[in-house]
Amino acid sequence: MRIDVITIFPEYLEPLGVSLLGKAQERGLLQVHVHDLREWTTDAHRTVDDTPYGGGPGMVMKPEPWGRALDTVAPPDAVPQPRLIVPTPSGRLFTQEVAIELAKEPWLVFACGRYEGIDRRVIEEAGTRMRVDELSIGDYVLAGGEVAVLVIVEAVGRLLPGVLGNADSVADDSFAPGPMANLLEGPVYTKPANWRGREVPPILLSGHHAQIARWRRDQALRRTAERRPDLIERLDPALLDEHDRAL
Ligand SMILES: Nc1ccc2ncsc2c1
Repeated sequence: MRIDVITIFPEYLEPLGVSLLGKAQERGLLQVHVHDLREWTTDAHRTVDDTPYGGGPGMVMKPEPWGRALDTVAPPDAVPQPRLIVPTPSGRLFTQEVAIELAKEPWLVFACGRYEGIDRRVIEEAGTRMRVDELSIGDYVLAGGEVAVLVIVEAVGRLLPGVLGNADSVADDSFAPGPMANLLEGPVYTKPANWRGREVPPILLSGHHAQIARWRRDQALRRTAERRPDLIERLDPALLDEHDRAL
């Protein structure tokens, strides 16, 4: 997968070169190219924003630099065209389902907005030649899209074949399809068996794998019911056995 990121803060994306994603790049599983939007400005001050038409607070990102940047990073004659991802609080919610969908794409371009956002005509014009998805990572205030790009690229990158050492890790994800689908992960333990007088639950030391799996599912169901009742509502009843329903 190729990923291009256009931003006025390229240094914000340096974590994409670290750890899991850094190793994936070294192994050729992922190519990440970060571009400074100011490269496509034409004035001495390298201006990327201006006051909003209609008045109001803050500044809006100018369309001209974005138009030139997208023409260079994603040339109109490129085949196939990339998917353009625009992180924004007014976007569709980014979920594991969306991550799985994006992980199937060969080429993603991310446009990081700042200030009050990007001139709407940039998204409309790009939409005439590539699929554009405006995605939100949640309902809270951020200063721009860069942090969201880090979240989205990590969630997508770890799903790429070969990136995670143990394929099971993806299968065991909280939100991966399967018996633990849409459940929060339960508590985890490692050595020592007794730490500051606190014992590991004996079932986990029993070697009874079926009972351990049952205990883990119970813990996941309980934690999900306590912390995310909205996810319980969305569970497919067909996936709940009578033991689950008795909890
Ligand atoms: N403030 C805010 C909240 C969510 C979000 N998602 C992508 S950019 C963004 C910005």
